[in-house]
Amino acid sequence: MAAPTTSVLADIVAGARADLAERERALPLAELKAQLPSARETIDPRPTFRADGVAVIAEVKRASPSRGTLAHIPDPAVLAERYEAGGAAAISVLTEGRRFSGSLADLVAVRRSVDIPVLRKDFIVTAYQLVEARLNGADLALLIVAALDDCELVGLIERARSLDLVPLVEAHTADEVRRAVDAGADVIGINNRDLKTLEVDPSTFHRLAPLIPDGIVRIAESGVRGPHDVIEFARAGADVVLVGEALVTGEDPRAGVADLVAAGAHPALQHPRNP
Ligand SMILES: O=C(O)c1ccccc1NCC(=O)[C@H](O)[C@H](O)COP(=O)(O)O
Repeated sequence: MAAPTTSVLADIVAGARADLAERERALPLAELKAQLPSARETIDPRPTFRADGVAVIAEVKRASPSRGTLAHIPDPAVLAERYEAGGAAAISVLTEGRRFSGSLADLVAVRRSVDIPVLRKDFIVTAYQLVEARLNGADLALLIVAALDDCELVGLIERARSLDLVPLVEAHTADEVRRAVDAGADVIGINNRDLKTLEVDPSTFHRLAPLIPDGIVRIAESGVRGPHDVIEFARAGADVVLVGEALVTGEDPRAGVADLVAAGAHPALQHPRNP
């Protein structure tokens, strides 16, 4: 049984499950799996995430429950190319349709346009969605601890890896960080946004990052508005920042990413793990 969820997250997960049921009716899991390629074709983002400096994951985000419509993105491939030109380490693509106006078609378009890893950012609660992620070009898949019980979390981490996907396991509380670590995650995102209330509090990352053992990639998600935030998250131990709204609403996505990458690469920023 799934862990109890409330409010916004519960609504989004319920919507995702309804859409999923429709897709599964049209194409059952066994038939979807039959389309999987035999050879490994994904790109492992972890070496880049662990390299010096703070890596930037730039997000294709059209809309959100907290902000409504954010940006008109006629061609996500063009946006992703600009992010890559600015130095992004990976692209996050929101594929949820009801609240974020995303789609698997966006994922496919982005995959075709860039050579860097691509994250399927969605509300993944079944293996079916992981197979879809793999088939549509993702290298990473988001797993939100608050939407899963321990058994589901461990099972989906294992299933993701068996599909050559890197699971990005997202937490928002100390208990969720502990559950992510116990489940064997090696890439953990701390979302500064509470998915039950939608409030963003950057101190969340500062508070929870020390609970993530060394060797696990630490990603600060949500609430990065500019270079200053990258520096603050780097000082708190971030290897990576994941940025959506500030980039899609900014004037120039390439320059926006480049400014964040430059802030994260500043020589004065010594990583607390490698002083
Ligand atoms: O963005 C939302 O309003 C939201 C609401 C409910 C669940 C998830 C939500 N966003 C997904 C994300 O985590 C962000 O898109 C991502 O971290 C980037 O955040 P930001 O840079 O603040 O746009």
